[in-house]
Amino acid sequence: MKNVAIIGGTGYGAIELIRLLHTHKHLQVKKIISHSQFGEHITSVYPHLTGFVEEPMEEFEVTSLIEEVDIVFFATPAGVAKELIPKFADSTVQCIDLSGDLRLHSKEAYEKWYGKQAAPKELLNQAVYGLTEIYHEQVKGAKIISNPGCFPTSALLGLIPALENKIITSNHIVIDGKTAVSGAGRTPTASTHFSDTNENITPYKIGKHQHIPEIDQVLSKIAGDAINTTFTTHLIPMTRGLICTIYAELAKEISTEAVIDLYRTYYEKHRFVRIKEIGAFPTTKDVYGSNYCDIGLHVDERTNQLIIASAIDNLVKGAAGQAIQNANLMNGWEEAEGLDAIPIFP
Ligand SMILES: NC(=O)C1=CN([C@@H]2O[C@H](COP(=O)(O)OP(=O)(O)OC[C@H]3O[C@@H](n4cnc5c(N)ncnc54)[C@H](OP(=O)(O)O)[C@@H]3O)[C@@H](O)[C@H]2O)C=CC1
Ligand SMILES: CC(=O)N[C@@H](CCC(=O)OP(=O)(O)O)C(=O)O
Repeated sequence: MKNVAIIGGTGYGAIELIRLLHTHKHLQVKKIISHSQFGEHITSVYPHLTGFVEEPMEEFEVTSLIEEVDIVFFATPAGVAKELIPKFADSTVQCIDLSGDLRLHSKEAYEKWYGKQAAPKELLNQAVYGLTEIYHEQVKGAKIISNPGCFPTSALLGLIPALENKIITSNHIVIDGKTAVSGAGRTPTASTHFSDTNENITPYKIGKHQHIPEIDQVLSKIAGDAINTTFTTHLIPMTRGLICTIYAELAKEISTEAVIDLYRTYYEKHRFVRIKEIGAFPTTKDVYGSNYCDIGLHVDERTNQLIIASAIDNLVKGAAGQAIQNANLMNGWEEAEGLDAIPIFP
């Protein structure tokens, strides 16, 4: 068994890691680190964990972490992991960051979109972008993983097969994203208050979402050309789930059947991406509580657009699940270890 520490103990990402790691064959949660509630037991915040966690939460202390754990998951807000990961530089500890700290190659881009000082260039260069299905081989050899954002996971898995195979142009890609409220984390705000979100759909961060440069960075690299997508986000009254509906100009005449075949071939070795049959589209409930990304496709001959719908659970494939998937690959274990659960339905 390898030992895990989770930083950001009282957050949603942390408790999703605890839930998923509970059945993992090779990993056990040894330390839960909380900067605000160290010394307390996590069940004082989350009673549903009663009986599953023994030790109280601890304060961050790098020496004991290096001595006692093999993998550290950072489930912390942007700005934290970039300060803490360098402390593990001289150790063998593997670091997996769920925040956006190490996702953007350009320091200027991070500073612009996150409004914080960027990580040092050496750290950015060391981190492997853990969009597992796409960067499988790079993840296997990584020591530091930058786990993708939830929207980029859904949008990129939906777009990359078509872009890489030149079925679509890079002209004007529109990504219309919708997310559940747990995407905003545990701390309530005025805009995540029940009476604001219930029976309401709210566009937010229009033109300034931090996932815009992340999506554009990956697509531009794949296309070999600068891509500027239009990406919008909407908060919807659900606890979990995220879906992107994507519109992209077709580069050639092609049928929906042929696009579906191409996507199925592209992802044939990747069981967590499921391509819907013709005429079928994913819903967020199809993937609820699971590490799946379900994708539906339609060639709209009338407008010459490929329409892609890509659904994930923001806390699983969008965060903790993909982080564990990456840990599995980094350690040579079965990729689905700890992630084998059937989605929860209804
Ligand atoms: N929620 C989601 O769907 C997704 C989240 N992410 C990213 O994953 C990370 C964690 O998200 P999530 O768990 O939802 O967020 P939460 O806000 O629920 O939890 C983050 C936790 O980090 C800790 N924390 C807060 N501020 C600091 C600080 N200054 N220094 C150290 N620790 C701090 C707190 O725990 P404590 O006080 O116990 O230390 C807090 O509960 C974020 O970067 C988020 O953007 C990525 C994809 C999806
Ligand atoms: C509802 C809501 O606010 N969702 C968050 C989800 C993104 C996130 O978790 O941030 P990272 O970039 O660190 O992955 C958002 O749209 O900003």
